[in-house]
Amino acid sequence: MVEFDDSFRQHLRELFVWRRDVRRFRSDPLPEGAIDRLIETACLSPSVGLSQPWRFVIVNDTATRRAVVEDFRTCNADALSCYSGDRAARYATLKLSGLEQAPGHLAVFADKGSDIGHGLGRATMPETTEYSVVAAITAMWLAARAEGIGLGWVSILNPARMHAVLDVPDSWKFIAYLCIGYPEIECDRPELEQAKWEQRRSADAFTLRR
Ligand SMILES: Cc1cc2c(cc1C)N(C[C@H](O)[C@H](O)[C@H](O)COP(=O)(O)O)c1[nH]c(=O)[nH]c(=O)c1N2
Repeated sequence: MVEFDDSFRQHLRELFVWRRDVRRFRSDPLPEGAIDRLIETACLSPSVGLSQPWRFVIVNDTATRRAVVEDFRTCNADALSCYSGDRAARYATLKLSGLEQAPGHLAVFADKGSDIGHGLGRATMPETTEYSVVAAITAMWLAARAEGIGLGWVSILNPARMHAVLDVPDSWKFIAYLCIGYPEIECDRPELEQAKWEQRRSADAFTLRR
């Protein structure tokens, strides 16, 4: 049996505190096999009915990456136009992806058409397929930080465009585009908090007791 002691728990807590969404990457390449290793860890995650619906696309092709950057620019400009006044001015200053610097690009999809798991747990909540993929991304996020590697989730993208650009099966639903690389800085506070976009609230703010 494996036991985890207090010292491990303390370190684990530090891992949660120091995990960040990273948008500013150093140019150093990732070690050989780093992304494959992160994917292997992600595959240990829980999934509804053991359906393992996560699908990963490692994006190395320059033209494909360029198409993703272009789509981000379009979607980010659209997003900016939805704000006005001070909020728009503040949005315009935010750095919301490290697509152009990150040495690693990884797209993540949920396979809605797979029979793996035989539908267990999904009859009343088909969205548990997507939830399972998000659980895997979270595991990868933490595993990356444990290796000193930063991960940034980019959702300011058009899912249909991602589908076309990455040429994946119709049954795959776009979940995330991840930038992976060594962070320029380490911080224990979210960048959006530092930029005064939003602040973290205590757990009490989100907890009901019945
Ligand atoms: C589903 C989803 C989607 C996105 C994000 C996260 C998640 C969970 N985040 C990162 C997000 O802004 C960040 O997690 C919070 O600001 C909290 O910061 P830390 O992750 O604690 O550093 C994010 N960040 C960003 O700069 N561009 C983006 O498109 C997105 N999209």
